Amino acid sequence: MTLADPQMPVARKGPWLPRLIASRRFQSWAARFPLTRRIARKDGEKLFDLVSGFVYSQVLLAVVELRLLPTLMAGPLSAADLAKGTDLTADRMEILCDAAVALGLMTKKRALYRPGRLGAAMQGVPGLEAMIRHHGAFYRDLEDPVALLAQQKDTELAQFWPYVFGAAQAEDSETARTYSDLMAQSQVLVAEDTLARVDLRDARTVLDIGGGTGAFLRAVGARHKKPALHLFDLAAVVPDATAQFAQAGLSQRVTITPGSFRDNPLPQGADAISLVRVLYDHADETVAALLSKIYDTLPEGGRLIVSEPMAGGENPTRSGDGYFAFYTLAMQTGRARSPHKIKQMLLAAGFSTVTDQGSSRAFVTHVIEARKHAQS
Ligand SMILES: C[S@@+](CC[C@H](N)C(=O)[O-])C[C@H]1O[C@@H](n2cnc3c(N)ncnc32)[C@H](O)[C@@H]1O
Repeated sequence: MTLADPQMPVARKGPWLPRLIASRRFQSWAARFPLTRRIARKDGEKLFDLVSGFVYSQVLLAVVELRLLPTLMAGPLSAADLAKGTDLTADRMEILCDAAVALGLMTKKRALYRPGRLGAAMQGVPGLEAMIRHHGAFYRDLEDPVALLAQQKDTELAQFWPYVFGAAQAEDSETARTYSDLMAQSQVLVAEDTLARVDLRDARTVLDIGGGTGAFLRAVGARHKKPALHLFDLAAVVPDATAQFAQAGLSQRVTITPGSFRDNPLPQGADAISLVRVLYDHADETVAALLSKIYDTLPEGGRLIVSEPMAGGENPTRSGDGYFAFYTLAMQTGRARSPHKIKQMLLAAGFSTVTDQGSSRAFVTHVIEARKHAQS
């Protein structure tokens, strides 16, 4: 059924403010009236950004694919210089670079381009370029957003993240490596923001479930001397984790257990367990089962840290609801959940104290800590 469908209920009379704003006459008046002129212009610009956002993203992709920003970090260049060694004419390169200037990725002075503030910042964000590149699959999945919402299409992202359908799908270690690399690069920021909000210095053993190649545990190890580190992830992922712990000189402190939290028992003995960007990959039933398995595994007083980008619930957010909710939709099994929803699930699993530790950058992660206390 579409909005124009005759089966839709007869139009109701909506609230007065949206009806007023939607009226052409009001819009012309608001664009001229001194007190509303600025708001009207800003809203017009915001609307245009929504309409054209997909083009901006593709400009960004072209800039990344042609490696223009790293090239410009070494010094200013003209469009003709940047075009050398690419398939683009100087003219076409100028079109791309001017768009990049308009988007804040570059600056332009006397026909020479330099990295802009955003372009320079991008160079220091681990994993950002890899993330932009892998968006090709997501972009194609979003081509028909209504079909995606109606779950009427197979998605490419589901193929990109094979483990979401179970451990058996992730047996190929080459595939596992592709997604683990992408995760590991971006996990540096997630670990930084998570450890800014929870204090693990007194933990005896931190067990990271679905810990990938171990970037979070390495960050814990680098920050705190005391805790022993334990990583649990699918068998296809752990060979890379072993190598990376060895490289970081942490082999002595880490135990790595291959396995699936769906089918295998969880390793015992940890007083702190972390789930970093794990829950949003999975359906509610899988998450509920995992949380109660973790509850049973923890000793009295033990704690669970959940860290991942979250939806806004009553107050939807651009990153949580505008991006991650659709990303997980395209993965076909998970969903972005609000802190409130996760809290409810933790309470249902038996945890007695659940604390929302908040977020430094909502698009990076949001942290919730839950404690298992003795039953009274
Ligand atoms: C989105 S990645 C997050 C990895 C890492 N925690 C991070 O933030 O970079 C999800 C991880 O969960 C692991 N995973 C998925 N299903 C699993 C299962 N059934 N048992 C154990 N690990 C699983 C994946 O192999 C992957 O490493």
